[in-house]
Amino acid sequence: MTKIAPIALTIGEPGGVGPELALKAWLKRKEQNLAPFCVLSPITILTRAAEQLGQDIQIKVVSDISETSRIFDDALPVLALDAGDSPPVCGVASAATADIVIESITKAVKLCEAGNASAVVTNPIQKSALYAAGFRHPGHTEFLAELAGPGTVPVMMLANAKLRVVPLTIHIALTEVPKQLTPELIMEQCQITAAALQRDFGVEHPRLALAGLNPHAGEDGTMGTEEQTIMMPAINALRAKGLNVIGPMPADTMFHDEARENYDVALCPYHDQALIPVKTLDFHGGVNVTLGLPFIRTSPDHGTALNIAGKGIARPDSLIAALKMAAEMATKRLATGA
Ligand SMILES: NC(=O)C1=CN([C@@H]2O[C@H](COP(=O)(O)OP(=O)(O)OC[C@H]3O[C@@H](n4cnc5c(N)ncnc54)[C@H](O)[C@@H]3O)[C@@H](O)[C@H]2O)C=CC1
Ligand SMILES: NCC(=O)COP(=O)(O)O
Repeated sequence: MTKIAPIALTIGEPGGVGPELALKAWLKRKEQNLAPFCVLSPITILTRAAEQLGQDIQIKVVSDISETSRIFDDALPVLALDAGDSPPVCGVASAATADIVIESITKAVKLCEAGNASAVVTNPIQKSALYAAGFRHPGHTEFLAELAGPGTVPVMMLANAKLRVVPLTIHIALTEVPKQLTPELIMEQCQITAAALQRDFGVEHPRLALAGLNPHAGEDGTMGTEEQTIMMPAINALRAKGLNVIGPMPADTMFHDEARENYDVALCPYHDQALIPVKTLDFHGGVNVTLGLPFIRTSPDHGTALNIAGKGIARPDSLIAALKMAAEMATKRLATGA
């Protein structure tokens, strides 16, 4: 069987749990049967994290990501960055390391675009630290879409074994949500999601469930009218295109065990409506995957966890799930030519 190219793993916020998770995932490479990955980072960040973990971990700088597969069994491959070393303080996010964080992401994307990496897997970034350094994207999702080029519409999907969710709006204030929720936005996000479920997740006939914005999905317009004026027109237009969409559904009753059997993905008007159920059902098994990009990108569902960084107690499960999902997507695309 043809093997996929190595996965490019970004370092994320150096003061957060990313470096520790990269090491812990590599330590579990055999037990978890992980596809080879290479970390894009100054090596010192990883050697210091290994010292903190008290583990004798072989870390090897590679000059080209193609060396990854050859050494992965014996050492954690690291591709150095142009950004110089700027020692992070564990548990403290700093604008001083923003150049490392950003170069790690941009380099990973370039490797994918050149066909030298099969996927980008990102460690969590501390958004506020990057904003302080002048980064003007709300998060990875929007930044990756810009790197991918004009016309790219990214869709954030979080998935674990129990639930898939898409927040239709992402990192915006709640007051902005009704203003940004339009039939066009809903239709675009639903269509990209349905196509991705077919292409990458083996869901031949995706069933989409749209959560209402208001309590009780508006209770026939008595508790808000967006369901009638914005959501129903989008649903009708999507159905006319042949998509299987149900809703708008009262959001409080669509996530219990029996309700989740009725759909393959829930699309929700705002961030917390989507992310609370998925993180509550399985925090450590969750993966954040960006749909609609010309390359594969996954990430753990959690953040930088500054409160536990450097303590050796961060769980690598979600990063491992992200690495596995990326490898599965890449393998499927390679096999099917999709
Ligand atoms: N993909 C990304 O880059 C993401 C970045 N973030 C960023 O992370 C920062 C912190 O966000 P928070 O809301 O505090 O969420 P968080 O996920 O970093 O932490 C929430 C709680 O979960 C715990 N936790 C997180 N990951 C863990 C792990 N691997 N093992 C054990 N416990 C873990 C933390 O210790 C904390 O108690 C923010 O700047 C946020 O924007 C948040 C989500 C995703
Ligand atoms: N709450 C999800 C999150 O913050 C992930 O954002 P992104 O950095 O993957 O865009």
